[in-house]
Amino acid sequence: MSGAILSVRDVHKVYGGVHALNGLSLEVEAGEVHCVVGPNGAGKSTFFKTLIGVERPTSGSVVYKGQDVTRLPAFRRARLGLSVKFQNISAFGELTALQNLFVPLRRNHPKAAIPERASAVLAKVGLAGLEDVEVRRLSHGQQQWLSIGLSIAAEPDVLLLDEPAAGLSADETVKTADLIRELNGQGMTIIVIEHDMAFIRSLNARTSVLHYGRLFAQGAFDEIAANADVRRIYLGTA
Ligand SMILES: Nc1ncnc2c1ncn2[C@@H]1O[C@H](COP(=O)(O)OP(=O)(O)OP(=O)(O)O)[C@@H](O)[C@H]1O
Repeated sequence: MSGAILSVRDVHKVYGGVHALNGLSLEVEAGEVHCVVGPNGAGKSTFFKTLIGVERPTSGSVVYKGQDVTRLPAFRRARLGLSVKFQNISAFGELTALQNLFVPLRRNHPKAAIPERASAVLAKVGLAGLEDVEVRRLSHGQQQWLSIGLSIAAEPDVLLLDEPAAGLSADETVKTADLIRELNGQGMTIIVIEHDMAFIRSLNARTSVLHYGRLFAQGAFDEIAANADVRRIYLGTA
């Protein structure tokens, strides 16, 4: 029908009396970087949780690679190639960068092959040569990239990034945008949920704006940035 790898269809999520998602329909195309923005309370986190399976919609469906995964728990979706990098660092601080990668690599690789594979993943996220450094000694940016490395170790088809630029320096932010473009260039579909508009601008990708739990606008970043209605909701007058 379309090139969508992941879609939500008429999803509602009600918490008590709050409609966090209110009929959200959104499609992510295979091979794209897709940014999701919106004012506070727009439903971005709820959308994210619904995609990965830590929240079930009150109604509506989530379809991944043509399969209805609405009722599938998060770990089953992960096995189908849907990976997530949360905002918080997911690595063990007392272990080295390489040791951390044993956890996600163990499932699909024999033990003897893991060190080489782990080094390759570290190189991919810009951490070559830091294999034996304890994670707590890495910079905040390096820890974030290691978290991305942990999320891509199993070579997912879709990577969801929750505020990947949070707390990063300007230089680290640029490197993170480069990393996202590089991973996408290798064929990974990447969904970015982010507050930092400068970062979204630098990604220059298709962007969806959520507002009151619905899709409010969608288009190239420049179109979104120039959209008067989008500007209005960010100023809180719509
Ligand atoms: N577990 C919950 N219980 C009750 N209400 C919730 C819960 N999670 C979210 N909400 C409400 O649902 C709405 C959407 O929240 P959500 O966190 O998805 O928005 P958001 O766009 O991620 O916001 P922010 O940018 O502030 O993180 C908000 O009104 C929020 O208060």
